[in-house]
Amino acid sequence: MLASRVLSALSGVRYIRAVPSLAATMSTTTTTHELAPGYSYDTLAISRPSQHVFQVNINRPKNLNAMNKAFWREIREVFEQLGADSECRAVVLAANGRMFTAGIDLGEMADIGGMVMGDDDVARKARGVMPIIAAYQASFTALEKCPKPVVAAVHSACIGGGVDLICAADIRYCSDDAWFQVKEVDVGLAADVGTLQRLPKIVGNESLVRELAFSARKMYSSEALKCGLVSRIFPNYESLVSGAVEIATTIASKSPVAVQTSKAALIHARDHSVQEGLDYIATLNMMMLQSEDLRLAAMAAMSKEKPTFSKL
Ligand SMILES: CCC/C=C/C=C/C(=O)SCCNC(=O)CCNC(=O)[C@H](O)C(C)(C)COP(=O)(O)OP(=O)(O)OC[C@H]1O[C@@H](n2cnc3c(N)ncnc32)[C@H](O)[C@@H]1OP(=O)(O)O
Repeated sequence: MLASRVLSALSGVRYIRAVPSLAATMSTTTTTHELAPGYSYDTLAISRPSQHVFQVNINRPKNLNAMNKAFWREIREVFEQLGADSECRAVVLAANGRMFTAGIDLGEMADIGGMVMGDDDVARKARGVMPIIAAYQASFTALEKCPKPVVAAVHSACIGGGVDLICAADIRYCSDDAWFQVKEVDVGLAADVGTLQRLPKIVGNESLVRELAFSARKMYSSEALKCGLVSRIFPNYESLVSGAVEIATTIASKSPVAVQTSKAALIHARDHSVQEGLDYIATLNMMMLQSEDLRLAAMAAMSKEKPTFSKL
């Protein structure tokens, strides 16, 4: 069925689905919390599972959360919105339906093909494609640019663009049934929205990354834990999401100044030398050490009371 849809998309012929499959309409996992007011998206469901914690669920369960154009736009918008929302201190990224995501929406791949059709000069067509790729990249870099830590909670399949997406998160958890696939070579692409750039730094094993990227073989949860792609495995979806919300809630209880400065310093350190990283954090802390959070956290530690931090 998927193959006919892709073929029809690439050939421009409209594909009509004859019989709805039970599997495609089944939704085994859904958001259980009330939707967050002010966060209205077509492909994402946003809720607030605990104080200062927001949960972003990819919400195209009938299409196995395949990433369509609206998704690429909205995932960037929501992380920009959350980054600017002082009520938010940590984010859980999960998904509704039976899989985390089946990757890019193959029905819309024709649009990408369409960009390079025509008789125009190759350099001129290429110039037109560049900002489009940059926009796709910006969609996931938005997770990294969001100052609030992002905890990805992956269940079942995380394919292609899904791996790109979670590589931009700060913390990755998965359920026992999770599997990961750098599948781009199977659709004739070199992954260009973050996997090839971030995954080697996450797992610290170039040989493994090349094996995954060149072969598109599946990597199951136990191997993902062993290589460091995820830091915890949970027995099922419910325990996964509650584990992710629990760590996000702990993070949200800390000084937002300290947490957000730590995120900025860690991302900077990944991309720079140790000395450049030390210089960067010294410059940041010239300001941040003057924050009231330092005094509040120190007093709370002394008195063994829970500190309350103001909005950031
Ligand atoms: C510049 C661009 C940057 C981004 C690049 C990103 C690249 C990538 O993501 S590459 C990877 C692309 N994804 C795939 O190749 C996966 C394709 N899907 C599958 O292999 C299977 O569907 C899967 C193993 C995930 C699940 O198989 P299962 O038998 O359990 O379900 P299906 O009956 O196949 O699917 C159920 C319905 O979901 C639709 N669907 C699945 N994947 C996609 C997709 N990627 N795009 C669009 N739609 C998808 C599928 O057509 C079924 O729908 P329906 O026919 O209406 O029931």
